[in-house]
Amino acid sequence: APPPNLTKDYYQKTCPDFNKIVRETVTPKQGQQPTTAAGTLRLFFHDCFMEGCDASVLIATNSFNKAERDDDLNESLPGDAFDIVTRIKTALELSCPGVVSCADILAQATRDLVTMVGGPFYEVKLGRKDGFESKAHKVKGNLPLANQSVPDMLSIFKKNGFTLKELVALSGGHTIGFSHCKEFSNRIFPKVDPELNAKFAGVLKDLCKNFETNKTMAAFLDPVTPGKFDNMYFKNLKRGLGLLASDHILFKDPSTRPFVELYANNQTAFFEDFARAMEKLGRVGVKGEKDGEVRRRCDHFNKLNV
Ligand code: HEM
Ligand SMILES: [Ca+2]
Ligand SMILES: [Ca+2]
Repeated sequence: APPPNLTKDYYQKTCPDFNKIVRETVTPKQGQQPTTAAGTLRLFFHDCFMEGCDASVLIATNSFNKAERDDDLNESLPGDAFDIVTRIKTALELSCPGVVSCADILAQATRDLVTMVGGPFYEVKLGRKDGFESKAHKVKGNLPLANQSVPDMLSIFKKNGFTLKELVALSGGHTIGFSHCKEFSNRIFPKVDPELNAKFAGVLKDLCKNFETNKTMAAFLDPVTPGKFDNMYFKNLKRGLGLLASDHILFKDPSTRPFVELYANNQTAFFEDFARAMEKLGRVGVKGEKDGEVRRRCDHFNKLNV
């Protein structure tokens, strides 16, 4: 089916309080659980790169289907991110039942949360429908990994219509949130990567010393301003404070370094490019009436697919 035309006012008549309900649900949640913003941004990214922005990542596994969210690559998506979507859906179902898709909820909540923690405001166009498929075995190869080269990551971004510059801008999402030790343990054990800032490496070695038994240990992706959406992530990369190998490599690789320099020196340029790239991310693979539905519950298809 051809992609639907998304519009800013899609719910103006059918759910006039949509914007308000999302905002008023997200605000207290982020206040109580400050990790919600980062978790939700990552959830949205993983949704859009798998079958498009269609809420496929929200589907729960059942006896007949192992869903995307239970693939290894998604296992670290935090409960708070799923929870915010559920809360918004519950509030919307009271006010305008059966109208707003889970895919639109995730897109709008992500924007509100990014803006709330200091990031740029951008317009979210609406009218996505929720997809009919969510398969764990399809995740591999569609999401980037922390140990990949720039060309490998680029091939995944290219499949979704993004340029190298947009890959760098979107990686700026790592200005907030956490990573578990196993994602960067090979940079500190058995030997410290000499390109990692030595003081930072010391902190990480201590934090992660028992990571194989204590799998919950996690470090801030941006150790300087972890809760604030800003361009510190890019400044960090120049100082050996990039946590993941995939972060550090953006500074090391001559093809991406100029973009890192640009964003490190100019937050306005970063915000502008990040905002445009997020609008574009929200259009990846969107579904319309023909190939999607408005789910009653975000974690279940309306019809059991057996
Ligand atoms: C460029 C390739 C990328 C790679 C290799 C990558 C990899 C990762 C890894 C390994 C983590 C840590 C997960 C954990 O241990 O819990 C992470 C976290 C995160 N990623 Fe990415 N990522 C990439 C791009 C992106 C993009 C494009 C966005 C969004 C625009 C994004 C947003 C986030 C956020 C916000 C977190 C923190 C999540 C939290 O605190 O719960 N990442 N990423
Ligand atoms: Ca999806
Ligand atoms: Ca930051």
